[in-house]
Amino acid sequence: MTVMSLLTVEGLQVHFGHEGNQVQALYDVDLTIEPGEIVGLVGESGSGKTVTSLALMGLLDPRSSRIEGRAVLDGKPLWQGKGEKRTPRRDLPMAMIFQEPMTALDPVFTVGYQLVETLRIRRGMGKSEARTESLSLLDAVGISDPKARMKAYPHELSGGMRQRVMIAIALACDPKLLIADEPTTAVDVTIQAQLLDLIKNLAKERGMAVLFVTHDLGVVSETCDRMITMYAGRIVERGPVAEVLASPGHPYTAGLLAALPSPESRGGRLATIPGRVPPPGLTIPGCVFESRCPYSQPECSVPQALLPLTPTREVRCIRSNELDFEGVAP
Ligand SMILES: Nc1ncnc2c1ncn2[C@@H]1O[C@H](COP(=O)(O)OP(=O)(O)OP(=O)(O)O)[C@@H](O)[C@H]1O
Repeated sequence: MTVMSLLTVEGLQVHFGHEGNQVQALYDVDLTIEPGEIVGLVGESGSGKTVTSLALMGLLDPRSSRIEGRAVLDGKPLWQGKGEKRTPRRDLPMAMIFQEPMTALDPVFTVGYQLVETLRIRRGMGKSEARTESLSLLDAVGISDPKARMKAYPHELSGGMRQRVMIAIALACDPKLLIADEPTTAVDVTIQAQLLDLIKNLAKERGMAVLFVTHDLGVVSETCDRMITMYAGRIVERGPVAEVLASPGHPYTAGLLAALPSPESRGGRLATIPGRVPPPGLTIPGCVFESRCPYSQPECSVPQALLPLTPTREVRCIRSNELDFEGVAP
């Protein structure tokens, strides 16, 4: 018997713009997420992480974007209809949290109103049941005195508290999959550590899977079970976090890892990967990382496939077997 993954995505492609002036932002992205698993989606700015998460959430405008491929959550397709008629399903057990909580919170309504409404719409609860559940959700995300906080407007809360409220609203949808797009990037390190712990614990307690979008490998190492590295709209490496970080298989993952601040480098200059992510739409005949790769050879000028490196790891680099990158201990 094959056990079905919670999320299966096959051949996801996203184009922006209109006929004659289209750019491709995602190329054949395949991924699966198992129930309760925390998967990190990593890469520099512009690598396609946000487009992937917005496509999955059905938040890309069908008038200016074209999606191809198949995505199924809990046995149901993520979107219906084709072309401009594409609509996301609203009844799926998934929710998203963002870097900026005010993206998700409405400034003119109290925290309590927003929670209660979400529970009524998404879970069909009556007013009093929704109120009780709202209090328990605020408690679950570590907000003290939930009764008083129900009456607060978002601007009356601290940044960290707003993040917690946004997480409570996401949980109100009872998600089996939470998409977290850089939720801790804009907060200081203490709050970041608290929020990462909270997300990890909630995932564990609820058996909720998380797709954790971040450019920060430190966050991935703290939080995720598995990681997927994206570059120029393609997956270039994936595997268990401990394995990938101990010995990265793709020169790009190795470059991101070398750019990670270590206790020794703190205060000093950080290593960076020279060059930048190619703009979407640029036709790249060979390996997408070739122009920035210090290890490129003539054989890299042909397209590279995502191939197994170990039984649990896949890498899009023809040289991954011969290269030996320095990793970090988990
Ligand atoms: N609506 C859009 N129209 C045209 N191009 C877009 C649109 N949204 C994203 N892109 C392009 O798609 C590429 C991938 O962007 P994406 O936001 O997914 O990157 P990212 O890895 O999430 O980076 P960041 O961390 O900065 O959000 C970028 O080059 C971006 O300019």
